[in-house]
Amino acid sequence: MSAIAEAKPETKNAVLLITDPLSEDGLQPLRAAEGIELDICTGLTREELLGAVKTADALIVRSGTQVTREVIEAADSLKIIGRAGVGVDNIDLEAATERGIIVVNAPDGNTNSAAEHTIAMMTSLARNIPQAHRSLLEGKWDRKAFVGVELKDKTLGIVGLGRIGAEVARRAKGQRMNVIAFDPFLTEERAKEMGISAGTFEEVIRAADFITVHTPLMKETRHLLNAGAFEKMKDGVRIVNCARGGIIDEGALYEAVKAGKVAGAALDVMESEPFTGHRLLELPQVIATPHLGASTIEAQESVAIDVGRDVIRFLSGEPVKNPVNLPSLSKEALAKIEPFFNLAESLGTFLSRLSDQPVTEVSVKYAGELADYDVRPLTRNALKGLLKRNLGSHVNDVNAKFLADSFQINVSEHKTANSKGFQQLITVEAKTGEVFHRVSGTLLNGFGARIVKVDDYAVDVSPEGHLLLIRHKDQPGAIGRVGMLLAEENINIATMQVGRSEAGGDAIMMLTVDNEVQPEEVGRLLEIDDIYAVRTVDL
Ligand SMILES: NC(=O)c1ccc[n+]([C@@H]2O[C@H](COP(=O)([O-])OP(=O)(O)OC[C@H]3O[C@@H](n4cnc5c(N)ncnc54)[C@H](O)[C@@H]3O)[C@@H](O)[C@H]2O)c1
Ligand SMILES: O=C(O)CC[C@@H](O)C(=O)O
Repeated sequence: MSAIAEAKPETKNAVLLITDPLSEDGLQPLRAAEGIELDICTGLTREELLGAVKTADALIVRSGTQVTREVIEAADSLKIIGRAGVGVDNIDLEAATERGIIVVNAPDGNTNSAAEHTIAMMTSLARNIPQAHRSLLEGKWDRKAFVGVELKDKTLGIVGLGRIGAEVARRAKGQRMNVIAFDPFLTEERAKEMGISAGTFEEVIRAADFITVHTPLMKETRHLLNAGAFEKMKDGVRIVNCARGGIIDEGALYEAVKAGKVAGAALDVMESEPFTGHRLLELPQVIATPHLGASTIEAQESVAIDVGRDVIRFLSGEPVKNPVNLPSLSKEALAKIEPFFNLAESLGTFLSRLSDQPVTEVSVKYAGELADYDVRPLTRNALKGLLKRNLGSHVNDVNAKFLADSFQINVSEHKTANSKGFQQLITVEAKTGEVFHRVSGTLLNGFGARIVKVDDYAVDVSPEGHLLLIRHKDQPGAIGRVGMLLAEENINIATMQVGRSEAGGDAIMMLTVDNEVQPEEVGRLLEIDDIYAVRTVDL
């Protein structure tokens, strides 16, 4: 099984540390789950967090906890980090991946709430609602100061038309706004279906009366709205950010509001939070909420349940639904490839025993029906098997590719429909020194997994137990001598396969034996005339 299964707690309860407030209803499935011990401690200082995470097997956070490299490295047994929400910019994904820690999020649960909050912020901005409320509280009855603008017939520019951006678009249309959006994945067809226009980033910011951003915060989106972008916007544009602080350059926004270029801004998020005392809050045209986009009873219950379920799935050895640092697969794709997880890993492990030279290239070939699917998880399993020989249990599905890259192993994946008589075939090939070794395997209907080829020799071996691969010269008596020696060592042969290139040429014996073959026994086998190489593989 994959590393996901290996993570199943065996003797002790898995400790799940929760460091941000989660909905009590959402926590119920976790409280009810067997084998999980909850450790809920919110509002921790950095030092307290470093101490608390040390023994945690799983960690769940919202946006309040910064899961930095330091935190990840302080955790001795952490296997999964769950984010109760969408944005994972508070988690050092690189550090988690390096340590083989899977990160999961809850991407759907707060979409509605964030979209509703965006519309509420845009409407409040258009009608000066927070400013008018404050003025009333100050005992004033000032109607002239708070004349607003209508949303109807205004153009809303949406940057990032993912889950939330698309919901905002639907709602804005309900307000009878014209919507234009930019998203690298937005096609003309989809825009047409949604009754909106698609534009480039520049077209969107030039055309809009209101601009709302809904991208993740990444290198590419940091300061997307900067001084240059503000210059291109309409005079009197209004800006909404209910996505992530950092997408807007706050210094540039401050100047643009002061200069009257931007008529107002509604901000739920800022680059550094909490943002009490921020100078943008001193501007009367700026309204703000303290990161409330996802703060509804419904969203909090939903994200807590979703992330909790994924953590339970993971700790029970099942595939997770919303991985962030692994590709997520459809149910159908997962059902198709999951049965091959073990085989791919075994092929990698087998291959790792065929040479003692460092591996510099790995290629994994998928033939037949498998070629129609996203097979990256299988490639990672093959790499895991291959790297385990030197790196031990430190390698798992999450970090296998990262580790291969860091050892400068060139990994490639190939697909072909031609599976040479098998319904599907996986071949893992590795270059070690100047030599290529390859091993192929398949799943036989009803008969389980089989290794069907080793280098150029056809075999039919179940990839389990103790295997012995002997390369020798094809000549009478070779098989008998090996059999005799193993008998003397009290090693029982369960199965034996032989293959040869040509009569009298190079040949291999593949044996499965009942007990592990020790290095001294390998040494004795190598003393037999015309045996060139003996390899043991324990699967
Ligand atoms: N304020 C809150 O409490 C709150 C709540 C939920 C989500 N969020 C934030 O809202 C944002 C959107 O969440 P979502 O669930 O819609 O995410 P999503 O992944 O569904 O959508 C993000 C979209 O941004 C697009 N994108 C990426 N780079 C882009 C670029 N350079 N220009 C334009 N578009 C780009 C992507 O293609 C994708 O369609 C995230 O930053 C998330 O963290 C905030
Ligand atoms: O934890 C929260 O309340 C905020 C969540 C939100 O920012 C998200 O990205 O999902």
